[in-house]
Amino acid sequence: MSTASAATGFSFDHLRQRHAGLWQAYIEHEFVCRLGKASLPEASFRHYLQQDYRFLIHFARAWGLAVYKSPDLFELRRAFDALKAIVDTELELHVGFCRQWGISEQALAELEEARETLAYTRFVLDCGHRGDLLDLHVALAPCLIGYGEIANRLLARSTTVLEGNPYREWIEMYAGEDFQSAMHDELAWLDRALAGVSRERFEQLAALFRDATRLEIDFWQMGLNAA
Ligand SMILES: Cc1ncc(CO)c(N)n1
Repeated sequence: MSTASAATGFSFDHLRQRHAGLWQAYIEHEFVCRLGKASLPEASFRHYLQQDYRFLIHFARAWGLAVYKSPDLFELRRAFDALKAIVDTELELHVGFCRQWGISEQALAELEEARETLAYTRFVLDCGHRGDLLDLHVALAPCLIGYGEIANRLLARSTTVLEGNPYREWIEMYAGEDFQSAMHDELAWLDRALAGVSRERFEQLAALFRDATRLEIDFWQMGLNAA
């Protein structure tokens, strides 16, 4: 585990650079690009939205696990706030969003979980069960940081269509203040925690980051395949 003497000053950027190709494949996935250009088939988005409801429930559970794994009051509050934000804000927004797309809460509750959703969410929970709070945060990093980055990049690029884009609200939700500030808090948390880890520990964490990123790619691909 980490020792001050072996500290090498790692940060989240080192994780991203360690798996730069995969990270690129995730944040520039065809699903995302077509969403930005309003050319994503609606069936793809609908399938994604439904599975993402399931994802968010397990995501909330993962933050519940972070509550349990918190060694002090500071961490406990932080994980508790994240859990509350997902349950009260992100899931509420998501259910409302699904309603606009003609998907009722009843239909969401009865939904069969796709393999991609199963694989990703249980992987994150397993990282948390086996490891410590840092393992769990690293497994969760592609979710929080990836989506924030994806939305920012979409908004920054000239080929993105906003006018009349049925996916505009989705982009604006993740580019919005609430999500962006959660992303920045998480980046700061990771940078602080990673600064003290040894190279060996970094490599262990980078392997979790790699697998979580691969599973995010599969999640997008699942959406594309539904059309
Ligand atoms: C699959 C997935 N990853 C990340 C997020 C961001 O919360 C989400 N809603 N869904």
